[in-house]
Amino acid sequence: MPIGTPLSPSATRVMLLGSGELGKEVAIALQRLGCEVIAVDRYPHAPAMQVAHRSHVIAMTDGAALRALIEQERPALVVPEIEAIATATLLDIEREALTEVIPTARAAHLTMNREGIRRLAAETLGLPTSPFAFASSLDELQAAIDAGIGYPCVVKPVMSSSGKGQSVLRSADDVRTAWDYAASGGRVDSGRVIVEGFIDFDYEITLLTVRARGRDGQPEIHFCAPVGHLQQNGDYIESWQPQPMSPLALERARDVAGCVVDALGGRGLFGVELFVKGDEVWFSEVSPRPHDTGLVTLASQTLSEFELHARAILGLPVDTGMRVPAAASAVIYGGVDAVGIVFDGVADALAVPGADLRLFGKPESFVRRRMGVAVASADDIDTARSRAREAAGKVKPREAGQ
Ligand SMILES: Nc1ncnc2c1ncn2[C@@H]1O[C@H](COP(=O)(O)OP(=O)(O)OP(=O)(O)O)[C@@H](O)[C@H]1O
Ligand SMILES: NCC(=O)N[C@@H]1O[C@H](COP(=O)([O-])[O-])[C@@H](O)[C@H]1O
Ligand SMILES: [Mg+2]
Repeated sequence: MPIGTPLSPSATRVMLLGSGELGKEVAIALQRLGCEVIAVDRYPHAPAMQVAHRSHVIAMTDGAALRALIEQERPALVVPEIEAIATATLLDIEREALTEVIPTARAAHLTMNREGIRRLAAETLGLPTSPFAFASSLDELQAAIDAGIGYPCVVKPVMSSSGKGQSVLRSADDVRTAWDYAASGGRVDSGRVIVEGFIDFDYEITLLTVRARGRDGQPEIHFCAPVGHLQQNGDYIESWQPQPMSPLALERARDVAGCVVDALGGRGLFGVELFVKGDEVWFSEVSPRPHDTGLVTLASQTLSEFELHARAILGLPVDTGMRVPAAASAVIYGGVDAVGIVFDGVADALAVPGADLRLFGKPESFVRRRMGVAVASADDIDTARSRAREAAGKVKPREAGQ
């Protein structure tokens, strides 16, 4: 599509639904390509709002409020940045051709609920996944485990992300606690959980997969080098690229990712999460948008995952190549519950060879809220990881005035 002039009648207006750290980088990438960016989230001064042309604070799970805002702004593209959106409204809006939803309203709808995407992957597409069942009560959960899922297993609210409400169960003693925790941790308390058999993987990856417009106008799939990552309590703490894989495991990973992404359709970058043991590959889940573990691409690739998303959604050519042999990212948590915090040690962090930082600018810190990330490049993965960890460790968040 041609690109207009921001803040003029010809503007190419893009609305981000969700304005966190991932959206902030997408907003910057879109602005560089001359788009007009409208950032939306549930609270003011969210990261992407700080770099957008303008912003709106609404409950994005409120369908009527979402529709009213889209009708008011009339963006060419609506770009979901989180899962917790009134996706039924997006389906209507796309059907009415009011705007285009990235990658598609159906993709946003299917992935906002673990049940939608898991049934598509395992039942419709026949992809390998962990054994799974859904439960709407404590009794149903216990029955599903007894009927074959067994222990250890993992319980997650059907609507949650970043590990919220998720726990690993080792025995029958853990079932009630897991149920209660899931009920308290879901984004929307739907009272429904997925229980998955625990996969004893060697490593896990995010395969960043781009569905872009090819030269002939037909969709084309491009893969980034696999991103390896480490999770703690269901939330990512470190990632690196490239993750070494056997040729067969890589081929299978690409087959699974290509299959899921083609089934979801549309244009954009997807984060396909996979577990790997030897040559065996299991599909876990997919984000139809940039992935947190892909923050590493800010240091590793010619075009970051955010630039790739911006290019793909605008129908522009992509290049998924790396520009350094290896890179890594390490998360910086808030460490304190406070508003308007201060970061010490930034100069020390940036003095680490090959290191860079992103401080997201979130107005409020929580002990386990991701407030920034360190990235680092090197000639090999181990050095990149230790540099990223070292740089992240030098940044010391604290309450202002302390
Ligand atoms: N069935 C499983 N077997 C083994 N480990 C698992 C299983 N399910 C989840 N995990 C572990 O927990 C992590 C988080 O799980 P999952 O990706 O489903 O949660 P999430 O809340 O959607 O996280 P995010 O939104 O950050 O991707 C996985 O990356 C993996 O390390
Ligand atoms: N795993 C999904 C993920 O990383 N999403 C990213 O976190 C933000 C929410 O952060 P918050 O919870 O600190 O507001 C989202 O807006 C998105 O950028
Ligand atoms: Mg995940």
